[in-house]
Amino acid sequence: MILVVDIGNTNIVLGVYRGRELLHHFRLSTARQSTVDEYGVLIHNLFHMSNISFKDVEGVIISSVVPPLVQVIVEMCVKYIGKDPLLVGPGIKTGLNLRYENPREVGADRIVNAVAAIEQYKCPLVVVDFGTATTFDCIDAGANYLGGAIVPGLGISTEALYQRASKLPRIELEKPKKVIGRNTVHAMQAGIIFGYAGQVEGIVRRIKLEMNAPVLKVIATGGLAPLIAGETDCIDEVNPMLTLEGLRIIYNRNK
Ligand SMILES: Nc1ncnc2c1ncn2[C@@H]1O[C@H](COP(=O)(O)OP(=O)(O)O)[C@@H](O)[C@H]1O
Ligand SMILES: CC(C)(COP(=O)(O)O)[C@@H](O)C(=O)NCCC(=O)O
Ligand SMILES: [K+]
Repeated sequence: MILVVDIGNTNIVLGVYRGRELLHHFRLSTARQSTVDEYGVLIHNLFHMSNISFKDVEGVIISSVVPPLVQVIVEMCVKYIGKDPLLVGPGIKTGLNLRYENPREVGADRIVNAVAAIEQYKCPLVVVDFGTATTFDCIDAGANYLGGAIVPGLGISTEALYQRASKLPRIELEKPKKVIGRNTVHAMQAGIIFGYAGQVEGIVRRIKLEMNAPVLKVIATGGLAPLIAGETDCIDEVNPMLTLEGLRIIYNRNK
């Protein structure tokens, strides 16, 4: 078995693979102040509840976009699982040709998503990851990673309305029945959900023009992908496990 770990700004997602099969996956909140031992207990308990054991883990791979948590999770792996994890970053073989000005700057999660998408779908393609931030990653017909766009995530956007406008409440991220809201909550939900779908359509349209690729597969992932994919036909497929798959693939390329 291998353990794959994706440390995002909101959630840490863990996956346990046997070969190509994802046996279990777990989602923790990203708690920047939690300790090595706290994560050890949490993950140990999740394993125990799933009838799996740290002893069966032959290797661990981690991608992180939260630098202060990397060392904590690495030490947790060494102390409790007894394995030195691979870290997605400089020096690791991803097989991806990065056309970013400074390849070290690209978020590890974006690299991992691109690797998984290239393996599973036909290029050219775009990956949209609805996380804390929403990222668009463009891959051309030759499987080169071109870059993309970063926009505020759905959660951040919704939170900003609540934080900055006294009379706007905190709302559920839920699709309203109509775009013309007749109360504050429905008006906010309409703006956020339908506005976000429109934003995705607009960015994808511009990407297609700039890449000169009228036919381009668009894959969505991340916690909130299904919500937006239901509101636009510019997303061809939702693949919730894309990041975990990418980590499994990169692990195997570095064995
Ligand atoms: N399975 C899910 N169902 C509904 N919402 C989810 C799910 N997973 C994550 N979310 C929400 O999606 C948002 C982004 O989470 P996630 O995709 O894990 O972001 P990140 O990769 O930045 O940590 C968060 O608000 C989270 O609560
Ligand atoms: C854009 C991100 C914040 C997305 O992170 P997430 O929403 O998955 O937590 C992350 O990929 C990141 O910090 N990237 C570095 C900047 C870049 O990719 O150019
Ligand atoms: K992510």
